[in-house]
Amino acid sequence: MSEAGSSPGREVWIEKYRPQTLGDIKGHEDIVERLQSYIDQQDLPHLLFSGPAGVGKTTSATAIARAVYGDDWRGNFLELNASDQRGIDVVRDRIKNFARSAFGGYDYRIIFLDEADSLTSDAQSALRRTMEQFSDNTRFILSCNYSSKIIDPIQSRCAVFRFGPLSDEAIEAQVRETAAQEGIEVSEDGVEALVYAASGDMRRAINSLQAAATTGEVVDEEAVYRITSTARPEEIEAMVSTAIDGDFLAARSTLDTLITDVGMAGGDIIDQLHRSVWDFDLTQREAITLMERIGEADYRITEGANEQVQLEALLAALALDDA
Ligand SMILES: Nc1ncnc2c1ncn2[C@@H]1O[C@H](COP(=O)(O)OP(=O)(O)OP(=O)(O)O)[C@@H](O)[C@H]1O
Repeated sequence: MSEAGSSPGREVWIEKYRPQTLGDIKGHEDIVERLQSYIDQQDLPHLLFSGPAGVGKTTSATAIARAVYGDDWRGNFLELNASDQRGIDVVRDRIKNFARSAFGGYDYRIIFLDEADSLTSDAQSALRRTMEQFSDNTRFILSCNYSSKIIDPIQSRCAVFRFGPLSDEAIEAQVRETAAQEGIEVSEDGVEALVYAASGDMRRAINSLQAAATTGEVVDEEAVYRITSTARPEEIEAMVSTAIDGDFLAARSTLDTLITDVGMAGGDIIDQLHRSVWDFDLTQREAITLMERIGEADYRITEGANEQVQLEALLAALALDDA
């Protein structure tokens, strides 16, 4: 076991190492700077954070609350999930109760509403009215994956921040920092694999590091690819090149291995293919054909088509194109 093994506690590292201040957040420099200036000027508007999972939206909201309220932040910050199965009315009741309750000397309290894009337009209209009703003493921070799913009247009342996937450098920095704090040894190829498998998602990077570290051995690329069920970029490239060379059966057999042995989901293979197209050693024409096929398969899989059939069809089309 690692040094951390002496007091493992089973604490989840994404919580243990969640940045507490805006300054500790990796990447998103321009966003952090703008948020910090709201705090410095003591002028926080309603905020809308949009972006993929695990990139720091919730973390930024809690860091703001810590900056505004110091040690009192928990009492002045309410975190709710809009997709609460008990319905939007329960969410609204909790907002109302919180917004009406006593303050302890602060001008406003902060309500963080996660997954705001899971609300129907009607529910969002109701939320907008609630926001207006309490805008004197409440600031809302809404978080969503797609800002386009948020109705205009809400968007126009918020300062909108788009959190993109984190850069490889940001992920790498956090992985190295966390490993050092836990006394975990990670090889260089292990760091590279963690960054690759995370694909911009810091939560995934840190969870993978923690999972790989439980073996007690050096975290290397082997361990990372196994634990994250990620194919090595070379395996994906080999599958594509054999298809383009016209050897459909060999390409299909690699695909089988990825699905059965590596345990990958079809959607993840599409994702990896998409990320790697321009890294492969392909002519421009081949890369474009591959992009087209990926687009088609992605669409069909999203619409509910069988993943393996779609991926095999993609490889078959590549093999035929070359024939
Ligand atoms: N930019 C970042 N810098 C450092 N750590 C980060 C960053 N973003 C995320 N993390 C780590 O990942 C964990 C999850 O991040 P967070 O809860 O902020 O994600 P999110 O963007 O709100 O995702 P979701 O939409 O799934 O709620 C954090 O607890 C933290 O450990």
